[in-house]
Amino acid sequence: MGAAGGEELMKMDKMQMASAREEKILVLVRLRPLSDKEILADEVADWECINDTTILYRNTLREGSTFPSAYAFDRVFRGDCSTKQVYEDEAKEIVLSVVSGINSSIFAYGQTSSGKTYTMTGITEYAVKDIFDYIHRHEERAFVLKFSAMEIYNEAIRDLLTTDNTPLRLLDDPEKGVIVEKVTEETLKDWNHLQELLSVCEAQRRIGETLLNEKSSRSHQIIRLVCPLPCSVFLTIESSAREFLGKENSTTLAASVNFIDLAGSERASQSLSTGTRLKEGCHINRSLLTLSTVIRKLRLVKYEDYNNYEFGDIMRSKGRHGHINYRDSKLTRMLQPCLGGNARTAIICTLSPARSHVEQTRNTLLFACCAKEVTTKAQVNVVMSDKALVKHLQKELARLESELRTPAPTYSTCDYPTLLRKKELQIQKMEKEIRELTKQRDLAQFRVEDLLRMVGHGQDSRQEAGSNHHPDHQAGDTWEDEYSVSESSGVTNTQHMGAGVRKSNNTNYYDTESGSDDLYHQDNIEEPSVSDCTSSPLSFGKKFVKSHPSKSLEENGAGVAEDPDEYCKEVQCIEMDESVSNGNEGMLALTMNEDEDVTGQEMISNPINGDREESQTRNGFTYGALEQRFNNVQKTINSLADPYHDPDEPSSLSLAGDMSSTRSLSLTRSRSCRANIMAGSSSPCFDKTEQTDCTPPNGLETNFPGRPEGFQRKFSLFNNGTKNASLSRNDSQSSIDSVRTSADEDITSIHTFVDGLKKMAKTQETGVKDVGLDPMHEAPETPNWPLEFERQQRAILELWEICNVSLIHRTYFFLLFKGDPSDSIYMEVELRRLSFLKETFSRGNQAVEDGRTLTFASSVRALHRERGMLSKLMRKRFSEEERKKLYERWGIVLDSKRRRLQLANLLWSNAKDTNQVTESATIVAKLIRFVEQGHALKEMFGLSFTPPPSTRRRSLSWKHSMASLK
Ligand SMILES: Nc1ncnc2c1ncn2[C@@H]1O[C@H](COP(=O)(O)OP(=O)(O)OP(=O)(O)O)[C@@H](O)[C@H]1O
Repeated sequence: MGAAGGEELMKMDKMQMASAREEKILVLVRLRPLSDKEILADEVADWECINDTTILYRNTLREGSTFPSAYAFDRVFRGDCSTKQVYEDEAKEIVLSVVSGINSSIFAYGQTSSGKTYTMTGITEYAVKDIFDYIHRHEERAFVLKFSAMEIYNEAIRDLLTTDNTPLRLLDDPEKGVIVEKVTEETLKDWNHLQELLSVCEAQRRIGETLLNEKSSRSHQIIRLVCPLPCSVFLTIESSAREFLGKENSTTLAASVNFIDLAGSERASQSLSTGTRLKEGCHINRSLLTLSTVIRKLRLVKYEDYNNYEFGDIMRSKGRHGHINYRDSKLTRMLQPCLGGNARTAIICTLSPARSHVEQTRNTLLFACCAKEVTTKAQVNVVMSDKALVKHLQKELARLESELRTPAPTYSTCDYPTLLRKKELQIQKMEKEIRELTKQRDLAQFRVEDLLRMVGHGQDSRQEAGSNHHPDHQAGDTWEDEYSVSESSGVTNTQHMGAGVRKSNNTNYYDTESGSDDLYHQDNIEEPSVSDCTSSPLSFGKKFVKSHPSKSLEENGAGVAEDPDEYCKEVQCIEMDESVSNGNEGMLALTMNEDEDVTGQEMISNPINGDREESQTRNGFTYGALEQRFNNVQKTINSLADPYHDPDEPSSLSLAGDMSSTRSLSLTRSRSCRANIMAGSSSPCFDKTEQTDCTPPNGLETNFPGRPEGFQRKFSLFNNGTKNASLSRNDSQSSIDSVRTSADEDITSIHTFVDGLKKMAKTQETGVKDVGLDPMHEAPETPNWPLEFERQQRAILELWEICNVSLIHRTYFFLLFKGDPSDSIYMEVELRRLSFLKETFSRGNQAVEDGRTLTFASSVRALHRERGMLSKLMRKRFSEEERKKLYERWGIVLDSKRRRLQLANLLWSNAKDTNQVTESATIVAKLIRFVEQGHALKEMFGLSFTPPPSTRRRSLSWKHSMASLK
């Protein structure tokens, strides 16, 4: 049986349990009338049914008897009651339980000739008739009625439907209980068929009686006493259980109804027999005695008690109330289910009213009284019949055989819709997984990028700078290489520019460098033609507007020709982008728009996404946007160096119209930018510069504070500032061609410096919660700071010379830090790194940065290249006339070398060429970038950045300052 079958059985069990109900055995008493013989013998009827449930003994002669005179039962029937009434009123309901799958039994118990056979014959016939009627009324159900008849004689079971007198054996079946082995089961066709079978049974009984009489000599009555041996008629009804379990189930109901005509219950002593007759009487009484004992004990046993017995155990074991001796007789063994088991049982006790039978009648009533206390628990027997089981197994077998014949391919060929549906579900599931994994991957990627960007931003700059200081670089290395790398640190179109420069004539650099002093070239040599200048990327004016504004930085970089001047073109393209949208004013507006937060309000509106967005904009800041802003500032500042920029054009930028105006136009150092570009006479720094001629303002000599160990690595980059006697800040003849290279290289220095800031901020993070974007407000105040600032400035200036720090870095620093209290941290960082650099070089050691070794010599070379590059660029890009304009704008009188030197000294402590002035624009751009980068780094430190109070002021200040240069 398959799983389905098991499930069905479980379902059946549930149904059985649900339908099981306890009820007591139905005890009926039937009092027959006096027979003709008894009437003739003047028998008196002492028993009378006074109502439907009570029978009364009316023998006044037996007064004083200890026996009760009245007995009550479920139902009592007077002598004039027909068997039909007995059946219809009480037995029928019990009998017909079989059609519902409930076992039932009808007993006839009484003394000899009390009417047992008379009653049971009628009950059986009526029952069978009603069963057939029920079957006919329920043609939707399939019924099978089987009839069998047995006789128990001398504890031998005989089949009454066969002439074979071989005793039948009783077998214990785990499921069905006790079964009679090899008993004949005739399928009952109809009521007439029943009559035929009953006739056969009667004939067999008579044959037995005849044989018995022959064996036991004459006594017919004895035969009668013997003959009515326990004879059971088993009527088994099987029906489909579809109405219970559904049409798809083939499980059937199986139940049986037993019509039991017991032998005469008179005592064996009354059988008068000896020998064989005595033996018969003993067996008869044994069966009835056992039945009586079982009934008597069962009435004392709660159903729960004996119901817990297993079928075999209940006959062997002694329960709480004693042993139930079912096995003491074949009768009780066979009738066990009917006696306190799974059956509805009715016992019809037949009585003879004759006074002469009063003792047997009382015994019968006593038995009846015991029986009425016995409880049974009938339930619907839903079982799978053999036929149903066979059908089920056959069906299962066919299915398995079919699978064997048609293995796997059948599935794909026979059930395409199912297969397709299954595959679609799989696809959907996989797509869902892919989406989820993609989402997780993107999220992880964003986080990694964000982390790298936050942690490695400054590191990237160092790495880029590091490539600029590769140890392989010798004195003869092209400045273009240096330049390109340095530009890559942040200036747009770096790579391209580098490539373009690389194709340029390197000898120019060396020639220029050998010229050593562009001051003399500057006024005399005008290399680039005007036309060249107009096509020059650095040229201002309408040329810029013609460029495509939509070009991205990368596009520009990729599209620029490999010309040495492409760098300028690229820068100009960027400027053009701004010019197209905003004109020249737009250049400022892009970076200095007062309505725009320089620190990146636009960044907020242009988040990346996901966690990246969250991390980068959590303080209203993104680094990508910051880079863009750097570039924008760079472009803006570059525009300041455009000699072709029409000073009269309202939107154009000019630094100054003349020297006087220059002095009057000062880029007042805002607190945020700390840039006071080209301060005029009003600037104390400028004034001081003028006074000291070649000494940077505030260039006081002083000692420097000790450096933290944590800055050692960072400051190694500043080896690019090499010791070079010709580059003394007092040496006005130093080569300015190297300035540009130095400036570019110094981008990395600035990055290194910023790294130092990071370190510093980290170390101070516990003590200084927020250095802020406006350190003026947020940096801790140092007592007597102005004096301390001057002291530090002097120390720094001295160290710059000692360490050959690049010109651009010096300019950056000079322009950035003017003595605000918030500058203290930067000053300290610079001092520490320079002191470290100095110590390193003084020991002859090499500084290592990003795995790249820097020596003192390499620093000198780098500085030399820096100046040479600057000189070269100036000569190539600006004609004399252009330079004149530029100088005029910047307040430099061409014929006034002193002025130029003053300005140069203002920008670089040791440079005095006008090219340096031009270059200052780039420096300023980088300065701005540096400032911005400083903000970024501060942001990365986790210090508060919401919103920077000085941002707007700084923007305004920058805008006003830059506008003042017009
Ligand atoms: N209720 C009755 N109404 C009329 N006659 C009856 C009734 N009961 C029994 N008889 C008659 O009594 C006689 C004896 O009945 P029956 O053979 O059924 O007794 P019994 O109990 O089967 O006896 P035994 O135990 O010897 O078989 C029969 O002739 C029967 O017709």
